[in-house]
Amino acid sequence: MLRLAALRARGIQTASLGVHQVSRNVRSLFEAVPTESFPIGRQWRHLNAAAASDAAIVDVLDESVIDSQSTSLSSSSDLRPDTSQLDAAAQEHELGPEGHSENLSEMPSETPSNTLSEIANLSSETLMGAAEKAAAAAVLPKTKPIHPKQNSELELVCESLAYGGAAVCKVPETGFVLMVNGALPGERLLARVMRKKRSMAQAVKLRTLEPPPNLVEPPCQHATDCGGCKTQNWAYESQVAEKQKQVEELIIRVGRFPRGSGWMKPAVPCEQRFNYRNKMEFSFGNRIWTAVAPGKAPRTAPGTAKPPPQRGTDFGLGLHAPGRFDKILPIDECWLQDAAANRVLRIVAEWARGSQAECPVYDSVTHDGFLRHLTIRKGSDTDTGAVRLMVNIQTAGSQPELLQPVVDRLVAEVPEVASVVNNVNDSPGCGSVGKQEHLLYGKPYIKERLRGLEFEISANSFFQTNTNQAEVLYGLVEDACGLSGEKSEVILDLFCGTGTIGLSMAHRAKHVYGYELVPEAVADAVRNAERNGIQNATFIQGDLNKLKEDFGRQFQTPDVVITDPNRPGMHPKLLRFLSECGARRIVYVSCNPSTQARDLDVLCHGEDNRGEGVGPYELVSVQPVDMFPHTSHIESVAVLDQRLSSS
Ligand SMILES: C[S@@+](CC[C@H](N)C(=O)[O-])C[C@H]1O[C@@H](n2cnc3c(N)ncnc32)[C@H](O)[C@@H]1O
Repeated sequence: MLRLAALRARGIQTASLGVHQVSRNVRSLFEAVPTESFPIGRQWRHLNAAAASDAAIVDVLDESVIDSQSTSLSSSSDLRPDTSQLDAAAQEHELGPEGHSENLSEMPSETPSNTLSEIANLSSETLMGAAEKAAAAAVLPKTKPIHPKQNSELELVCESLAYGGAAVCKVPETGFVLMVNGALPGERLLARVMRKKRSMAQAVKLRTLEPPPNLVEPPCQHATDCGGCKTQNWAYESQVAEKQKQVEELIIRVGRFPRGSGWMKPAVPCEQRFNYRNKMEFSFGNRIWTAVAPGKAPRTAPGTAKPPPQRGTDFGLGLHAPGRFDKILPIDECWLQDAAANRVLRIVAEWARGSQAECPVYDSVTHDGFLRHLTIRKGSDTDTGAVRLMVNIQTAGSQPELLQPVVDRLVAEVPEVASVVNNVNDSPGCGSVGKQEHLLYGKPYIKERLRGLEFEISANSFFQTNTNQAEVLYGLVEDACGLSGEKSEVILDLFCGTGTIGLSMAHRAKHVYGYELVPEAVADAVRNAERNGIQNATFIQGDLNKLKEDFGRQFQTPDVVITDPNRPGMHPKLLRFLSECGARRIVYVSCNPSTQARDLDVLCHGEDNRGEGVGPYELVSVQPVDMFPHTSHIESVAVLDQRLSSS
């Protein structure tokens, strides 16, 4: 107590450990709101209103929000909380371990003692109607939340990690939420408030005052600077336990399923903790990011959390600095990829550094230059299991002859290199998919074995990035389907990519129908079926966000549906189709448990009676699967059975 008083006398507020249910809800909202091409139609609004109101649980800390909450949920932008406050975190996630192409993200929140839990226990619907507003008001603080002063320094304790990896800390007197990057649960830290928002703020960690339990020595020298591995310095068991909590809380808070009713299964850890990724994307850059010195806040422009952009003429090949599209953290060894891939990385960096006169790096601000990205994919010799690599150098212009010296070096020095391609991408965006491809060495694909089948992987085709854990995931999905084994059931594999999940089950099914947006992936799926002698699989190209009238007539009535959407989850029309399709089981694989939770709510509680109603399906189980140790990514497999009464 004396210590506390002393700190307060010095103007330092403290935050304590405590309830953290609310914390996940803000993040949930972010995840629940579509960021891609969903129309802003009535149904979509409706579906998101409930998810959005989870953020209202946090927003209620600000009275001014309450009145508008029930009426303002009228467009997707209304449903979006202040995304600006999360820009950095969101961008950081978007950049992920692959630089540009993978996503990650976060959010969160305690209040004073029981007030927070009361607020947290207000369901979303409670905040939607007039009577409910009164109920909410009864437990809400009458005063405006006490925002900590911008630039004030606070002593905080990290309560938990929000889904996405940001540390959730709260001011004890008010429950005001502070999101801090780079802290772990149980850590006591000094932080500076950077950017205030309606009901939360971003803070930057200045220093650790007391380390969290279960710290470990990270093998990677970049572990705490690189946005990819946020928790490499934390015991793996703690990482998995935290991910398990995140999924469970999202299913309870956003999906409105009762706690402790047996549906939550223990998270499946990943056996291989390092070198597990079969694909890494690095970027060339001329603005090098140097980590902030310990104990110093980053150099910031007044009123923002972002350092002002710096121009420079440095050279770097590595990963994007957290939250930065323009700055590169040079990497010469990434512990997530294979040792042979690290040799490729070093050779390409060495060559490029010495070739800046002919092959300057692409400048993401001025859009001048040539070298953009380096993607290294790992497959295997499907007879011997030996590592085979595909090297893809993305450039802004089409001059493949300029790359010949590095191709020659790679082939001579790295025997695992089986293919080198050059993708040309002259668009100003950060995307790494080329419009044109030059084959510089070997074949335009590598191969990989998965679930006993052989797959061809080309430079831009989707393939699960952790092959060994994909074996585990697909095994779980196959078990979850509960096939009779008599080849009597029709499987509908939605968002099928190159068909890997459905094809791996075709030998036990009557017929597999795969549905996918990307034409190249559909072509790969057809080729993969032929290559493996599978004749009972049909792949259909189409947009599952824009269902056509004849959608249900494009395949036989499914007995089992496997759905594996990307992060925004499923469109309301697709959810409606699934609700009415009559499949006895739905296996929902997701890389975003918050949108999964939102969709489960619709399928299990009905479109109109979220949380309370009885929908066409019932939740059997939810099981997190860790595909990406040390990162904030988590995969989750949910199993739904058709309710007997509605069959
Ligand atoms: C998470 S991946 C799953 C791929 C596959 N199930 C697997 O395990 O390899 C999601 C897939 O959904 C596809 N997709 C994204 N949006 C889509 C849409 N609107 N309609 C159909 N497919 C879509 C993507 O191209 C991607 O292949």
